[in-house]
Amino acid sequence: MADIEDFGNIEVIFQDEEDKKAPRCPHGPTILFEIKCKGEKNGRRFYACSACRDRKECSFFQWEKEKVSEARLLAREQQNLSKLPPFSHAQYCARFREYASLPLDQRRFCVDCQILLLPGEWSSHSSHHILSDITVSQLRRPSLLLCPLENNKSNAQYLFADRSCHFLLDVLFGLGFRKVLCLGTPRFHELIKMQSIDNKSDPIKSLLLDIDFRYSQFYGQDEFCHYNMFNHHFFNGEEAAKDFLDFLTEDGSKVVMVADPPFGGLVKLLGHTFSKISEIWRKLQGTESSASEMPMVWIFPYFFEPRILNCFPSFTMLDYQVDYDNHPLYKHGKSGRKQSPVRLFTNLCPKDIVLPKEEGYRFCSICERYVSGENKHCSICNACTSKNGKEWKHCPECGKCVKPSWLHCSLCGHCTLPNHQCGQMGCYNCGDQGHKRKACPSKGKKNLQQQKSGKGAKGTFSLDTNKTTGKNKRGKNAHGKKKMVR
Ligand SMILES: C[S@@+](CC[C@H](N)C(=O)[O-])C[C@H]1O[C@@H](n2cnc3c(N)ncnc32)[C@H](O)[C@@H]1O
Ligand SMILES: [Zn+2]
Ligand SMILES: [Zn+2]
Ligand SMILES: [Zn+2]
Ligand SMILES: [Zn+2]
Ligand SMILES: [Zn+2]
Ligand SMILES: [Zn+2]
Repeated sequence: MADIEDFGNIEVIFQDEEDKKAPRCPHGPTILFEIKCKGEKNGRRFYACSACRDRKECSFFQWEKEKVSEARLLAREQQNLSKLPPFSHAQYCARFREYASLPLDQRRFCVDCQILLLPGEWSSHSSHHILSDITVSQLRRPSLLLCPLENNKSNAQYLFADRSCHFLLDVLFGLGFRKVLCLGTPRFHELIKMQSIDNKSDPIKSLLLDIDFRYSQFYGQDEFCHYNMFNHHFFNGEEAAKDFLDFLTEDGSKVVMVADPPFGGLVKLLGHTFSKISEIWRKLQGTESSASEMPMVWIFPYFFEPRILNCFPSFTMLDYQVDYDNHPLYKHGKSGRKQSPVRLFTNLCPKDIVLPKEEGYRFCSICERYVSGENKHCSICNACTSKNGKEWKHCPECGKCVKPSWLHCSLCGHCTLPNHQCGQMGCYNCGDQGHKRKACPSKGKKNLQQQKSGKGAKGTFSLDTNKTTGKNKRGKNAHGKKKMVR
């Protein structure tokens, strides 16, 4: 049975075995989407890229039943090949060995091309910006050498601040994990590897899975796989998939998965991948193990809580605020830390994850978890209810705790911002005040017309369909926050 997620206008269709037969874009098998049109029982289905939310980055589009000519298939194949990294991972490893054996004054890095240069290549980069005398410690910290791909909407490479990176490592080490599967966490992977050099007697192993192939230059095939987390695709095929399985099985030590995906990515696709990994892990445990889910930490903004819990009911959202170095909104500033909306979602036992007292977190013995200092326990809800770290207040009419700045509006029938246009919020989709988006008669129609006119899938509509980040007419997301993309 197909599993369908409703994103408003567009839904994702999972078909499992059939998914393997989906046409491929440069980012691996594409995803089947369905667009619904009013009055039609069945929507129209099409394939589009799993990884790129911006059609400019990957313009793949094909109707489900569309006949594709041999010539177009060939052109597509060539296009996919042309997007492959310039070297294979094995070649990158051989280059690295040669590079590391060079004397310091011959170790150069091309900033423009983001590549470690061998002496024979210097002349072709002579007009480029070059860094020289690359030290061993620089080679151990590729996340500092490479420039983060933060402007690229699909990569959204925001790197952990040291504070958050060390906190995470200390917690997981303390809980006895000696293997970490790092999904989209290059800086965390790097920290684990560095600490293992310092702590040879009790090291932690780490395998990084990330779409940023530049990391192949620095890590062996047992340390890094070029990977797409939206469709669980290994770019290096069977060989890399085997390295991943070997990592999960080797030496029998406790493994945890830590994922920090770009948060414009579709939650349902990520949940599907993480479940798949967990299932692979479970099967590898053998029959003796009663554990049913792999230990996981999914790092994502708090306002995705309902959808993450929908994918993983066993997860808890922790109050810990994750900071990033290169994100202007979420890092420690001169004037103190701006509150980061990014949290840890995990199936680890919340009471075991001790949040730092010096940052104001405290233990709530009723909820049996650490919470932020201002998150007060509400005796009516019987929980520490704040999501954003500020003190929330209980509204008897709504029967739940709400943000302190909200007021109960009897006309709207719930708590909301005091300066909202009462009763005039109308429909997200068309602005009409007579109905809400769910009942919108033009839901889906606009997009389909755009596609028919040839603008649709290639340019106009976006698969940036996480409702909470989707911009509405007021330039705000569904939570009244300014849209945040990372
Ligand atoms: C928000 S950053 C997280 C980095 C992490 N905070 C760290 O410091 O290690 C997102 C990461 O996911 C990677 N990424 C983006 N899209 C991906 C995809 N489709 N598959 C796998 N990794 C992806 C990016 O290259 C980036 O490293
Ligand atoms: Zn693609
Ligand atoms: Zn260059
Ligand atoms: Zn509590
Ligand atoms: Zn309450
Ligand atoms: Zn209320
Ligand atoms: Zn109102």
